[in-house]
Amino acid sequence: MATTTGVNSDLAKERNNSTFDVEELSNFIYRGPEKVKRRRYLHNLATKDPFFRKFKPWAFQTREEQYEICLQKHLYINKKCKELNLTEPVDKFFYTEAAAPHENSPIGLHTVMFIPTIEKQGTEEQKKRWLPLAESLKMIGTYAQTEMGHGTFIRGLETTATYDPRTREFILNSPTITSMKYWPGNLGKTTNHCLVMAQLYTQGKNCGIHMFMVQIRDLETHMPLAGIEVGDIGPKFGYGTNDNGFLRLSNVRIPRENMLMRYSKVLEDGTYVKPPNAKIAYGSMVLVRAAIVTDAARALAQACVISIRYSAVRRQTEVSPGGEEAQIIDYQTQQYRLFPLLATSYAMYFAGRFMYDFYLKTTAEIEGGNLDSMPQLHAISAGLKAFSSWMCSAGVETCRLCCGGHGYSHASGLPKIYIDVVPGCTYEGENNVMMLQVARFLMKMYGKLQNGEALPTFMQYMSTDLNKKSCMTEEVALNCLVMAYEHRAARMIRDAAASMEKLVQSGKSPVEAWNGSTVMLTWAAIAHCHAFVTKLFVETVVKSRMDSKVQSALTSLCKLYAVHGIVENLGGFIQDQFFDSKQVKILQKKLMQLLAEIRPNAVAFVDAFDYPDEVLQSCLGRYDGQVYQALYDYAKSSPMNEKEVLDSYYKYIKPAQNGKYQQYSKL
Ligand SMILES: CCCCCCCCCCCCCCCCCCCCCC(=O)SCCNC(=O)CCNC(=O)[C@H](O)C(C)(C)COP(=O)(O)OP(=O)(O)OC[C@H]1O[C@@H](n2cnc3c(N)ncnc32)[C@H](O)[C@@H]1OP(=O)(O)O
Ligand SMILES: Cc1cc2nc3c(=O)[nH]c(=O)nc-3n(C[C@H](O)[C@H](O)[C@H](O)COP(=O)(O)OP(=O)(O)OC[C@H]3O[C@@H](n4cnc5c(N)ncnc54)[C@H](O)[C@@H]3O)c2cc1C
Repeated sequence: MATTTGVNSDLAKERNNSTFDVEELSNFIYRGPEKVKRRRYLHNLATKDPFFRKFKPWAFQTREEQYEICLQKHLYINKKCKELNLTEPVDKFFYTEAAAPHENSPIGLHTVMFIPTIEKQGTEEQKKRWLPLAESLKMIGTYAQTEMGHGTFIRGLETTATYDPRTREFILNSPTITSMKYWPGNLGKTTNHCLVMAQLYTQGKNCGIHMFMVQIRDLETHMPLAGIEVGDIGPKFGYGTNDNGFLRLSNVRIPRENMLMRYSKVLEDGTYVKPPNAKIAYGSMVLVRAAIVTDAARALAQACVISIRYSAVRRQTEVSPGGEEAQIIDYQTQQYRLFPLLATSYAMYFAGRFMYDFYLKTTAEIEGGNLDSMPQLHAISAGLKAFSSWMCSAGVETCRLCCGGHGYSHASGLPKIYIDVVPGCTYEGENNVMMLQVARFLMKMYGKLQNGEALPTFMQYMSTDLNKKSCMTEEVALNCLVMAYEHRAARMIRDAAASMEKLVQSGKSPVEAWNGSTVMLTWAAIAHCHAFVTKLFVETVVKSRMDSKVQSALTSLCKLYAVHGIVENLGGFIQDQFFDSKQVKILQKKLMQLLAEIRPNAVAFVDAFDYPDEVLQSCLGRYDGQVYQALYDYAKSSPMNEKEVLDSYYKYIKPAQNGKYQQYSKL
């Protein structure tokens, strides 16, 4: 019988039975005790601030309220960050995730893309002119790239910016319906400026897509300016807090100085000066792709906290007649669905950590004028963005299903997490398209390999001998697991290249050969990302310094990640008899052993993520496990229960019971 106060006894037992100190693992995840302390401090600042608690819960808000409440919260966050002098992106991120969890900011694009684009693509003069205005919110902007007709193929954008040397202005136009900007976040009602991606025309020539600063609303009245038609695109699958917008431009004139000119330039007479690399203008997308990896990991981690704690508390079905009902976490099928996701959330966290460091290092090089690593940064960020958002979105949905009926309620907190994470598969580059960008890079690397040229370190596995068989023994060593992933990826890369070559030999053009091989290319790219993430996880647990008990537990989790990935994708690993049937049996058996090994530590693993209840906002994922009382309280708080008898009873049910349906015929 569950108690209704204190910590639920099952959950308390779980915490007593774990083999390691949770605090030690938190220290490892967040890079040291000082950082854990800082993160807790920032979470506390937000969760203890009465301002954030004065609003009704998100799930009970209308769309208009979601927008308005979220706007208030984020303007307050902005003010507090300044007051508290929180300048580091990571600090702001922790404060914000606790202040408005999974409620996407109506000024988010201003922070995540508008300001960084000015910083990275603007000249010194432009930065001086715009950044103080943007920092003080006099200028609120967004990143307006996607159009109704084109999101993926950005070279096909139709918005035009034509230079007029007589007035030294650009004239911006949306010449067709499909050319209107459509989807940019915060564009509909919030922003007064935007960075518009448009085809540049000067001296009669098209010079490709470039960024232009366009004021769209009056700074005093907030009314749209002449030549501007702008609005909200309406309700979506989620993102109700965001006014994703549309924008039509008709002969809007802006000064020459409003083109972002750090790299490309248009001189006063209209002469065009090329950038050192045409793709340098894609930099803001790379930044957000890099950030999405941690964002996706965080979503899955929170979903695991909720579903694993709940699985420890929830009891269902007597295992033997008349016996005690089992904790659902003890069902092997439940473990098989949840524990690999727990392992995935750790894998993605470490991938996100790597991505953050790699992004900072590479962009510093780019800023210093060395563009050599741009292709690698593009391939790694596109691949990890796609791989993490796919895995984590699907994982959150599985976590929800693992909570049974209660998972379907907003009380679980899981739907909110899902609708926040899943657009990450689409925005900032649709995932299949991103994987094909990775494949393009892999094919280039394959060409280099064929020519005997040197490969970047993370691609060196491609030179592996594909005739070699797996070294896997009963021990299931980590290095044999990594080798398996690298073998599969190397073979799939070779197979995709061979498919293209065959098509070319049969008379197809290189483009047709590419199009005829994109499924195989995507397989190769996914296998590459899977190998990359697995190796990173293995290296993290093997090479990092940490408490020995934590290391031992984390090694099991890492092994589970790798073994599960193989068992679930067996075809790709046995197609060339890399594993024989005996080895497959070893892996399947190991998988079951690992589930049992991780079982006593499952709750400790999720506790280590250290998310306060206020961040999880879940009746099922509460630290104290008092889920039933919380569900009851949640139900009682539903606005539907404010009146015992709703007006609709008198208006519709009662007349229907009396056989009076006239009101329907009046419609
Ligand atoms: C650091 C971490 C910090 C963490 C700390 C905490 C921070 C807190 C943060 C908080 C969390 C935030 C998360 C949630 C918020 C999100 C809000 C929602 C935002 C949503 C906003 C949007 O949604 S905004 C629109 C995005 N819209 C796209 O994303 C279009 C996709 N479409 C393309 O991106 C191009 O269309 C596509 C396909 C490349 C083809 O481009 P294309 O046609 O021009 O090029 P081709 O394919 O012909 O390729 C020709 C050669 O260019 C090379 N190349 C291409 N791109 C390159 C590149 N970027 N860099 C280098 N090289 C590149 C390629 O590799 C080829 O190289 P090569 O020739 O050598 O093979
Ligand atoms: C919540 C949200 C917020 C957004 N915020 C912004 C924003 O702030 N600013 C902004 O500019 N944009 C924004 N976007 C737009 C977003 O960036 C685009 O929707 C995204 O880049 C995908 O482009 P698309 O919609 O044109 O998809 P499409 O390209 O039309 O995709 C449809 C299908 O076609 C396939 N496909 C397309 N091209 C290829 C190809 N070459 N090869 C193989 N398959 C292909 C895709 O894989 C997909 O399955 C946002 C979108 C969402 C959902």
